[in-house]
Amino acid sequence: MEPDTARAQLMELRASIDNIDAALIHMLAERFRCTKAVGVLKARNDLPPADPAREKQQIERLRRLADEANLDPDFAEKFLNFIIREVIRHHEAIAEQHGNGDGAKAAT
Ligand SMILES: C=C(O[C@@H]1C=C(C(=O)O)C=C[C@H]1O)C(=O)O
Repeated sequence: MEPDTARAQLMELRASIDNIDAALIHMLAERFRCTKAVGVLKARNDLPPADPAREKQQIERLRRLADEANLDPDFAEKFLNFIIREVIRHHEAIAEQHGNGDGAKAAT
């Protein structure tokens, strides 16, 4: 392949990667907007920050979707767990702000 052709292909692929990364950031921001609202709802109703049963369902579903999309299910699970850990940290902080941090944590 000519160096100029390779360079042009690389630039085109990188332009798509940049678009995908931007979409990921916007999707994550929207997800965290929703999960923060869930955190407030939980704090107001004395519900625990984490819900392991719900997480189990999500992991099973995302592993299945990843498999169908030719994405490594182990990677999908690690990625989701990474995000969920951050969400739970937010929920604990929101619970603390509502003055029910310890109670909510004890219930998990
Ligand atoms: C958002 C929630 O809170 C936590 C975070 C989750 C998530 O980020 O998907 C899922 C379950 C909970 O551990 C929820 O309960 O729905």
